[in-house]
Amino acid sequence: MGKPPNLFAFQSASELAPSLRQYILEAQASALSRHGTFRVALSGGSLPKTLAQALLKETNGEGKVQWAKWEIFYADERAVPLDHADSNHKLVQEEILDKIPEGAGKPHVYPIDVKYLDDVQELADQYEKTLVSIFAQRDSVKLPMFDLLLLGCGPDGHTCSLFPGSPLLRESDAWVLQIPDSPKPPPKRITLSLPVVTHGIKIAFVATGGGKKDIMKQIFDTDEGRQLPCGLVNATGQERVSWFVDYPAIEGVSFPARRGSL
Ligand SMILES: O=C1O[C@H](COP(=O)(O)O)[C@@H](O)[C@H](O)[C@H]1O
Repeated sequence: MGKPPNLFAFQSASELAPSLRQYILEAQASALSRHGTFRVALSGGSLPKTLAQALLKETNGEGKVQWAKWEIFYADERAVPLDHADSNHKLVQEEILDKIPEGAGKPHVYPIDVKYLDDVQELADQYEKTLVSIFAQRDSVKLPMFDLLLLGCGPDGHTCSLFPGSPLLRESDAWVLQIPDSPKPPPKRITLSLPVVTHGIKIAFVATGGGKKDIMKQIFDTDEGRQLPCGLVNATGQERVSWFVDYPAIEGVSFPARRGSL
């Protein structure tokens, strides 16, 4: 077992944003020096709003978001049209993509192919093919390696659309999985598999608000919580995993947090 995940805590979501920005810019610089693009997987839920605060506010002196070099994928997506209220892509589009300043460059975004909405397995397979076309030269890699995954943590400990107790958590081969019956609506979804998530170079969770404190305590302080999807990412991603949280989200958590800094 390597080092535990990093838990960075801040007074509020807006105080968290500059440190999250710095962390993302460091991941961006390292990816660009390795292969000239920055391959990022994004979650939906509450994450895009906090991410917008980190990415869209220019601060002095610590580098720029090089949007034109970003390749954005979805860590999970709901099987709905891209303009549907439940679509993670729509959320990211409205919170972030539509607000990128003119002249700052546009990322290459990979949404789901809505031709396959009626067949969720096919939707997952097609998204996996998209990943293969980007990450795997001639099928030569076992798993895609995202430069950064930016993830949420649900109040039940789910991340992406990997829910507690799901047999999908045991998947070891497929990169993208279908969920026909998600416990959280909407029921039909696709998600990156756990091995893909934990293979990422860097993995960052963002969890804010008092509504997350019970699950944070479980994930960080209990053996049962370490078996929840977020706990499993912590265990296998080890020191590559960082959490950006606000104080209300870790109220009562014993696991040591670094407060107010990266
Ligand atoms: O359903 C989902 O929920 C999780 C967690 O959302 P949050 O609102 O509690 O932050 C999210 O990360 C995932 O992308 C989404 O599909």
